[in-house]
Amino acid sequence: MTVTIGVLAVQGDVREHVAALTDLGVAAVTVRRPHEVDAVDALVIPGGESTVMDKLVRAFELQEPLRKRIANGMPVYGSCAGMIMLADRIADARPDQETLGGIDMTVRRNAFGRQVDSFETDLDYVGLAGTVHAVFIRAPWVEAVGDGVEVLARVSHGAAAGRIVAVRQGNLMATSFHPEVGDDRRIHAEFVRIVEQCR
Ligand SMILES: NC(=O)CC[C@H](N)C(=O)O
Repeated sequence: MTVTIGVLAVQGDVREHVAALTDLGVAAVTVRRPHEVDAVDALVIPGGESTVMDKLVRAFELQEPLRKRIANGMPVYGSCAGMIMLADRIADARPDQETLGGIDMTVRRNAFGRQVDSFETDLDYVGLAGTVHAVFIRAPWVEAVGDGVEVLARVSHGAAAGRIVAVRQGNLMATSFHPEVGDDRRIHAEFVRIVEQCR
């Protein structure tokens, strides 16, 4: 049986992730209502704006069901704002900003600064041969991780060299960058592998 992966569809670049998953032969569906949370094997949280996404997640009564499934081991991949949603801590959160949590890490929003709001760079990524061309759009970086978190990628050069931009903890995976942009599907494939392993 193929896996069904949901894409959280309250805000952000939902369509691109559905397309990336579909390219990999996965059944991809949007998740917008509480009952839809239970209908998927795994979830992708797209990029967008984490403060808005958090508000909508709470307004649509998705926070509790999502936290429950994360606690029960559902695989989740978060990109950019989705990474922020999976962080246990935000360094510079808005006063009322909450996350779903799950990954023992502290993220800093818009960390790369104004001059380089958006940039692209090639990264080494644990488990993948060659480099990954990574697109960053007002991206967070991971400022600190707990012992259970595996670092999958860091920026390799420039002012932000050494900054953590991809992590995994158990069934949760997060990247600061946007692999749904472009046609390299290896990052989504890595997530699908996690999903298949845990079935
Ligand atoms: N591309 C993105 O997802 C940007 C994230 C956004 N800066 C935030 O704080 O949520």
